Amino acid sequence: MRKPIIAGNWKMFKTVSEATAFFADVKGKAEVDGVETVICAPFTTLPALVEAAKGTSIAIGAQNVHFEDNGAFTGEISGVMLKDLGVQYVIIGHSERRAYFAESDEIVNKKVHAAFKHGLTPIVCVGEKLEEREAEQTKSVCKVQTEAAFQGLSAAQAAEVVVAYEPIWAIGTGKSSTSADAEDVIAFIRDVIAGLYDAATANAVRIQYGGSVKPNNVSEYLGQSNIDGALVGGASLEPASFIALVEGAK
Ligand SMILES: O=C(CO)COP(=O)(O)O
Repeated sequence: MRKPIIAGNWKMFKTVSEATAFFADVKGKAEVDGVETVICAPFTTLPALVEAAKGTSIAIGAQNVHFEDNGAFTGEISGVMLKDLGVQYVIIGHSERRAYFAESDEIVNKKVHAAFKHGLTPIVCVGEKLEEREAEQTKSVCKVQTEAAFQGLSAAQAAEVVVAYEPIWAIGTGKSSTSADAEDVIAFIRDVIAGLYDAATANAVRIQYGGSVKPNNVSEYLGQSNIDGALVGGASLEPASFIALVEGAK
């Protein structure tokens, strides 16, 4: 059985004091039996959050990682550094990184390998743009992105990947995909992974939906047989809302 996973993606929000105040508010409450809770926070807040999360069941994640271990890459953070902090997860290939920071499928794949090299669990984002959806290219886009992200991974590694299907037109717009639509695409992504490996591996991979997930719609997504969690932006920023998201995943 796949354990549901709710991950907050704070994006470029929260100072250290805001992050620690948030954590104090959700501690104990965003910890629910049978649900995995992850907070993916800005780099600057990670040391304080990892410290605050000690002894809790909440895992801390980063939102990006460089694919090299170290070197002349001004402004970048490596897997070595994240592992050293005690970070457990890392978001890779978020559509905002693909769109604003020119992350290609090849770079995404290198980052996925870097995550595994350093014992970090990658949350790999895939998803189509509005014009791709309108041109009925949703599945072909997701197939290309998924196959590229998994390239060179062993079946054992593949089974550990968390995939987040985030249709770009649904991010921060309030326009969420219907749960049936999301289920259809996510089942397709699972088939793509089965094609790369086998059914057992594909059935082990957790696939989240992301894009305007809120406390009032999270259980509808999680009720779909192939949807194993949610990657949440805006609604993960307020403690009460974040707790309700985790509760809704039970
Ligand atoms: O991009 C997202 C999570 O990674 C989704 O953001 P919203 O939940 O704000 O739509």
